[in-house]
Amino acid sequence: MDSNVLLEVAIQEAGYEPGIAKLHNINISVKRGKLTGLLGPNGAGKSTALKGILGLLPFAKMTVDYGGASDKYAYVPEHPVFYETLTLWEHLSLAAAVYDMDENEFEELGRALLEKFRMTEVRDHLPESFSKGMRQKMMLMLGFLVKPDVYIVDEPFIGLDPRATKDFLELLEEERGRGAGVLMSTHVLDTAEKICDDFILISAGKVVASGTIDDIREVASLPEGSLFDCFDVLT
Ligand SMILES: Nc1ncnc2c1ncn2[C@@H]1O[C@H](COP(=O)(O)OP(=O)(O)OP(=O)(O)O)[C@@H](O)[C@H]1O
Repeated sequence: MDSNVLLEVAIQEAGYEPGIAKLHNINISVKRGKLTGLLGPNGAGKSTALKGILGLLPFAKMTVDYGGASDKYAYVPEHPVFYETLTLWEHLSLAAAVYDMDENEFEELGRALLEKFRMTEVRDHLPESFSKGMRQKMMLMLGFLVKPDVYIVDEPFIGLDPRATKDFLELLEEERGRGAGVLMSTHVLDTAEKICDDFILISAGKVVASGTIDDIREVASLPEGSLFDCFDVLT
């Protein structure tokens, strides 16, 4: 495998029950420093594909190869998951412990992330008391804390205010500068068009177009079209 490819996924068939495939023949690759956008309408199979990559599907005929990367990846789920009895800081601490981070490095990075996402004041609060956006920020902070080679992010934008979106995009840009690759599913097509290097457009569990924006435009027969226009034609 090309050493610039950090994640190579080939899904033949996958789903929630044996024999009932929700995904068919989907290939995904994430390159060093690049962002691959996984796009598609509601129910297309984006979250299912990400769950497959994480090994969370009961039925999956697929291969996942972290070839050029160490096995360090971070998954940011669409719906925040947290421990009711742990504060924000304790969640960060737990992640640091799981990833065997150096204590000083954790303190420094943890504090910087709290500041970046404007969450310093609530660091000792329980996430139960957080708004939807604050919970989403906590999930993003947990991802960024461990500095993985590959980020797998499921619809990060819903719930984030414009400032938090900007902070998130800045951090993502820094991480890509460090060489991390990102696979991100989203519906926010104008942002996706600006930030993604490669796109995989799926509908009803199948790929309808993939490649660069120009590849997508070609398949949609819209040489000047926006991603939104192409999405509209193809799905
Ligand atoms: N836990 C589940 N058990 C059984 N079927 C499921 C489950 N989760 C999703 N599905 C089905 O799998 C298909 C793909 O759903 P998925 O959640 O992957 O779509 P998505 O592209 O992420 O949609 P959205 O944009 O709405 O989040 C749908 O037909 C959905 O009904």
